[in-house]
Amino acid sequence: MSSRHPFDLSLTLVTDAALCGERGVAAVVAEAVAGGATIVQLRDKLASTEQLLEQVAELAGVIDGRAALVVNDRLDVVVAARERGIRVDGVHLGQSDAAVLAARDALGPDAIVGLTANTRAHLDAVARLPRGTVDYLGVGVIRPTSTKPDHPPALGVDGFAVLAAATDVPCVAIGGVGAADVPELRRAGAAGVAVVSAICAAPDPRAAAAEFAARWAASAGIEADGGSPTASGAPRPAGGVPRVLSIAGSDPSGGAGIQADLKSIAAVGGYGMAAITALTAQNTRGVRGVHVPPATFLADQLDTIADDIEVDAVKIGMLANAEVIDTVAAWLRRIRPPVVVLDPVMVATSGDRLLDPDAERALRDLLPLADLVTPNVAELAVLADAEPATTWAGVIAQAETVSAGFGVRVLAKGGHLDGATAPDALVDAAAATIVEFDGERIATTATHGTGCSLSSALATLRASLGAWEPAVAEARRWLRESLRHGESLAVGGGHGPVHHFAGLWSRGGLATAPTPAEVEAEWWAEIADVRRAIDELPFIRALADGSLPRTAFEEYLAQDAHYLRVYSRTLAEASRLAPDAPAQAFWAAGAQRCLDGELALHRDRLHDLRGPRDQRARPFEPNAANTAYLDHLVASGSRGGYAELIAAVLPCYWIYDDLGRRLVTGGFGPEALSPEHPYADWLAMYGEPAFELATRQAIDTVAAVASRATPAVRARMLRAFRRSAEHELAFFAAPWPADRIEVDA
Ligand SMILES: Cc1ncc(COP(=O)(O)OP(=O)(O)O)c(N)n1
Ligand SMILES: Cc1ncsc1CCOP(=O)(O)O
Ligand SMILES: [Mg+2]
Repeated sequence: MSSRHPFDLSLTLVTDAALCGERGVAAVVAEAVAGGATIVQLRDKLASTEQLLEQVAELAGVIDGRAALVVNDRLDVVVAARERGIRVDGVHLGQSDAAVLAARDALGPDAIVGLTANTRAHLDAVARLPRGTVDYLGVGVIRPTSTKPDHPPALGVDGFAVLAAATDVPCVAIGGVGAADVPELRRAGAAGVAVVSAICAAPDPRAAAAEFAARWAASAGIEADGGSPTASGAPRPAGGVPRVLSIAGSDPSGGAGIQADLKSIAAVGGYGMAAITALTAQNTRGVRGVHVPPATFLADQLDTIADDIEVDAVKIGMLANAEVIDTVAAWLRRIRPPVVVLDPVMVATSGDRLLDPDAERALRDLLPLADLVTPNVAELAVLADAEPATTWAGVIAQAETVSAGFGVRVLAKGGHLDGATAPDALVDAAAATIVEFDGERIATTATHGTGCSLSSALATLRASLGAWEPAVAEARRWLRESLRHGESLAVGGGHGPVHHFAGLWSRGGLATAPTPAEVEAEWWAEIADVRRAIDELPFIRALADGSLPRTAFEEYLAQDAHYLRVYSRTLAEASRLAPDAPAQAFWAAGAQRCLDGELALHRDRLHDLRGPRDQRARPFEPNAANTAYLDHLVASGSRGGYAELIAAVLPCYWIYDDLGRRLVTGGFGPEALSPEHPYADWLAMYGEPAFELATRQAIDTVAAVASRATPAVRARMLRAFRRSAEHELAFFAAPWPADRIEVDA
């Protein structure tokens, strides 16, 4: 605030005769000043000059120096009032009202001269004025308000903060401001707030003003920081845990709707409440039915909450029809919660429109009442009146159109586009800003309720962090962690829910199941020493450079043929034990492949190498390593069932695939690629794409089971897997006696 003036800008009451009603403007002003209003701005667009002069005289008497008195628009009235000896402190002028230079000239250096500013160009113009011309800027609207139907696009608190930071003239926030906004506006750099309806229309104007004043005083000292840290390190709002209301539909399967919202709000540190707009009958595979209770009952739920509880943030989800939407809109206009996030649920994943044309129209009217909308690609296209965007640039362009058209901030979401990344962007046409957030796409089927969860987490985090950018960054971090662990919950056979508490549980010491990707990485690392030892075996080195003696290779193939015959049976057993048809089919196909492809090739090669007579002459004996390995496979199935059996069969896929590919592609040196290599065609079999694909499926199948298993079962699976890897090492070592290794039974 300018040090020239002793004026306190913290709470301006802007008068409105209609809202003051029968009580009269003077009575409301008297109460408001008693409650703590520091400036009274007489604003009456309908009064004549004479009527305004009478009102100025009356208000000056009522205020009696306990607050400053200014007049809206009418410099001439202020000059005339002063000529009559009435104490009036200054004028508030808009961009199209009298010039501020003229006002300063007419009223002198000690008067208050306020000016409306809501764009960068306005600030630039103020900066060109002589210093001290303007005492404060009225910056708004913070959110849409019916009190001033011709208001400019809403800035939101963030837009206000951007402007306030760009000028050294004190900024007063105006437009749709309620008492609950005070801390965050003060944190955003406000020198004060200016309100009409929140005081003029209040049943008790003194109490209303007192609440503003108390909140202003309570938030002293928070201007520069981001809120006090909580024990866990995350900032929390000045008022403590944010109370967040979800207005949405019910999903009895718990992954979406209010159930997801309540979990999300709790997971990111809020107190969740829910007013139910509709009941659905759904699971992870789809929606079977919707029941919409009367909108009057929704109104009852909303009013009952607001009558008792201060709502710090609202998340709006499924709104079934136009009546429900109008009910929510009317409630928002009356209560004016400080944070409103609207997830415009309009288009199903299938592409079907969920709202009838009337409801879509009503939803468009709701948009300007929100601080942030979070449409998916299809919903964004409906709001932008365009075809769904297919590129990220297209999504951003549509988000700009929607943001400008509806005067609302948009979170553009790239999750439904194709591509390796899943970007989001905060698009604010009023502030002319686009903030992008990027990150790898998370491969998971657990995507049910992602939009609900993100929007409710955003509402909560916006209330506690005080600004959108950090709220989006933190909500994304949390959601990505929840997505990564969703499959471990094993809920439903369709698209399962995200694991809302994954981060919380692991930080709190509760066992959180690893994701399949984590299982894969952990298990591969677990056998790193065995893999290294296999690479260093003289047998493998000689196989790679083609110097392996024929007798050793022959012995190896004979052992391998026997191994594969029994291995095929263990895969058939895995197929028998498999819990679902895809897994059953996969293991059965593996068993078949062993017999048809690999066994046949080995028989042919053995035939080539030895000749049929030779083969008959030398009866086959499985070596000790082979027998031990096969015993382990059979025992794993009979002792540990499906989970342990598939863990035990995995190294045969994985190690051969890795080794085969490196042998073929020269991973062991250029000799491996030589056309003269005596075993080239045999090696090529393990480098084939079909084998690579089968290996990928085997890893995914086993990792998914391990990720969902209890910790004890997962540990047994890992033991069986490691033991098989050790048997692989012994198996490779066996053909050359010098290499032989024994594995404990
Ligand atoms: C404190 C404060 N800020 C802004 C305004 C709006 O003034 P203006 O833009 O001239 O619009 P009208 O109020 O005249 O319609 C204000 N009155 N007070
Ligand atoms: C006069 C004015 N100028 C910008 S918004 C506004 C009215 C604010 O009224 P309310 O506090 O009821 O939203
Ligand atoms: Mg004006």
